[in-house]
Amino acid sequence: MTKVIKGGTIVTADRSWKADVLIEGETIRAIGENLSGDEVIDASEAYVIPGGIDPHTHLEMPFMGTRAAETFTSGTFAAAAGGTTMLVDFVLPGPDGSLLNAIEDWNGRALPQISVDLGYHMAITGWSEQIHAEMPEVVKRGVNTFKHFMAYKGALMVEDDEMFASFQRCAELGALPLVHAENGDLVAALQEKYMAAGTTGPEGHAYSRPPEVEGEAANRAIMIADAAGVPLYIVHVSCEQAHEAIRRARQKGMRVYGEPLIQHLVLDEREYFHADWEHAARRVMSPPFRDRGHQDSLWAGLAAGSLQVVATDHAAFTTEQKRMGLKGFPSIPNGTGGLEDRLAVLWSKGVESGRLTPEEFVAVTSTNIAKILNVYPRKGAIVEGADADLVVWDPKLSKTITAATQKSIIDYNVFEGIEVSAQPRYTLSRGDVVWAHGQNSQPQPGRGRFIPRPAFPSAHKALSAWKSLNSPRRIERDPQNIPSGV
Ligand SMILES: NC(=O)NCCC(=O)O
Ligand SMILES: [Zn+2]
Repeated sequence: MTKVIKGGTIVTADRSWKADVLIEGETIRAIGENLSGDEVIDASEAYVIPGGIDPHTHLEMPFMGTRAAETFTSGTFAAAAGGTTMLVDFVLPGPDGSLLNAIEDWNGRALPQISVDLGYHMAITGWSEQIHAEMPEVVKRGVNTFKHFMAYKGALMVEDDEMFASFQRCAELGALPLVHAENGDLVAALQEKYMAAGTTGPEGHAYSRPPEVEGEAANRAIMIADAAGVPLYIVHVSCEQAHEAIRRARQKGMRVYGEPLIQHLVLDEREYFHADWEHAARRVMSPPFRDRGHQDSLWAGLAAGSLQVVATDHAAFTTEQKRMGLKGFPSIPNGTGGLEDRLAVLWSKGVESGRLTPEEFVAVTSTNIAKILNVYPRKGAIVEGADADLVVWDPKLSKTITAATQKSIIDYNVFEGIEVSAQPRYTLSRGDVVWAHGQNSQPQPGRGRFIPRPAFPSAHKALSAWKSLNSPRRIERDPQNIPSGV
């Protein structure tokens, strides 16, 4: 059984051209003119792009005394509706501290539910012999990324020595450390200060997490990664201070990557000062939304290449769950949604406005992260032999974003009312149509697959070679040149 996507303009990270795409089973078989197949998918007056990869989701995450309400079923269907064909979810170890048991837990819940493909990042929330011993097996199972929370003191936060130990282990294993860069000690102190002063509403969330706490942590993580000799990926970069640290590191040849979120690119801190408590609380996430100057910095970073990926950090809690923080902002579950809207909002606010080219749009929504996570060109590419994860992207299919019609099961949408000019006409995951606009598509639980990612991406290999050439050497001294008497 073959399918041919006909009449579209293919857009990849490096060029755009008119061609058809022939799919056989799950794979792209040919790219060229006048191709034919058993079934035709119409791409006339549309673009054909690689399926989006969202490398930052927290579906069903247990967090802050509750569990994120977006399920793997609803989340992956929302992803398909928005043109995302792979997501990478964060696995959190449970009370027994075992990384391997945590993977089993995630497999048991996620795999029967997913409509599109899935990868995992593993969270390192402390340091022990057991974690050290289990990390190689985690990597063997296709999880080549380890996330470190520098915030959430008393819960997920790791100390510098723990982070250094884990980064060194990542260097040995060919894995990539990720960090949530916010100084958790400062956040805790500022939360206490604002609560004591009577600032208990969601605006206190923004006050207690200023850009300085993010900039400090980003700089610290970069230096720790450099000392450990490992590349570093900084999730949800929201401000100029963190971006500046990344730019500076990259300028020095360090392998550091930065990921802004679509929310930080388009929503600003005024959301936290909204008169309606629920409106403001629904937008509480960490880091918080920033002002226009920070947004401009993030957009510039995407165009300049100092920031490489746009993600969502989809951690969606219902309004009812947000009400856990009515008495004080520190108890509002942190997280927002975006999985369904990432591509459409980025296209409308980025490409339509001239901030990004269509090719840059593809780079930051799929290709760059596929390379960073070592799953390219199976994912993030339109080449023969790649998985047929493809989106027929219709630049004339406009809509107004609203919770009333979304596939996400959350009762609101932080992008409510935003007009988008483009959407998927079709989304294909490994050759299957998982979303067809206006055709009553349904979730297909269990058809998605776990995608293992091998260790030692090429940037890691290069850095290892460089570090071993320049590593400290022991100096053999003539005993006569060593003073005696100590
Ligand atoms: N970002 C956020 O507020 N919630 C999800 C957990 C995290 O990534 O920090
Ligand atoms: Zn985070």
